[in-house]
Amino acid sequence: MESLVQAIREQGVILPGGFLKVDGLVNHQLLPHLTREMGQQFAARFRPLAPNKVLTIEVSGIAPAISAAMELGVPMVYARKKKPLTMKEPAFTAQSVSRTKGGTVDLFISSEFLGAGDRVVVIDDFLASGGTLRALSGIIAQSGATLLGLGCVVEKQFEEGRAKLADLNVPIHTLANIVRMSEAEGIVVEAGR
Ligand SMILES: O=P(O)(O)OC[C@H]1O[C@H](OP(=O)(O)OP(=O)(O)O)[C@H](O)[C@@H]1O
Ligand SMILES: O=c1[nH]c(=O)c2nc[nH]c2[nH]1
Repeated sequence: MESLVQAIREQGVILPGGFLKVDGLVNHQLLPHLTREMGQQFAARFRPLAPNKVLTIEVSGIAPAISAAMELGVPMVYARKKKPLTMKEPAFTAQSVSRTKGGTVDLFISSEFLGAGDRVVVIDDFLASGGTLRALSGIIAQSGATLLGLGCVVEKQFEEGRAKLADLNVPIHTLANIVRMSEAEGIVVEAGR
């Protein structure tokens, strides 16, 4: 997605520890035209698989996921990181590591909104180590739903998450790919794959 690659080149900031700050377009401020195009791009890739649900995880996955769900005309469900009292039992759960806040987090999705018969595409903001998508795939397996594909806005190729998720045997689509980044070279970013 050329507009996203351009925006990352203009606004991306390299932080210590291999983190990329794109708060101005993905993780804090959201830009309507870019977010809409993300949804269109994901929808074009996943529509042939006929999903009936888009799944994501709070908080930064919500914007690209709802954008894709609006294009596909299906509901979007997000995993919550704290179980609210409104959530009906049983809930499906898994653990993941919060990369930007540290620590382990529990993820919860109610059995009201995910179950056998659902055909699910997962959308998130970052594909780094793949741990978060792995956790969500565990929740999908618990529910009996079918995982059709994974989509992320930004892939950090150098964390090798794509390879680690290969055993899931589903297509993985990303919109921008960070090949590498360093103070010397800057952010080497290309179109997603
Ligand atoms: O592939 P991984 O190594 O799992 O990294 C990707 C995950 O890390 C971030 O979550 P985080 O909880 O840090 O941030 P958020 O609250 O902004 O969604 C991001 O939103 C992805 O969900
Ligand atoms: O804003 C972010 N920048 C990153 O580099 C990253 N990796 C995982 N999750 C991330 N979120």
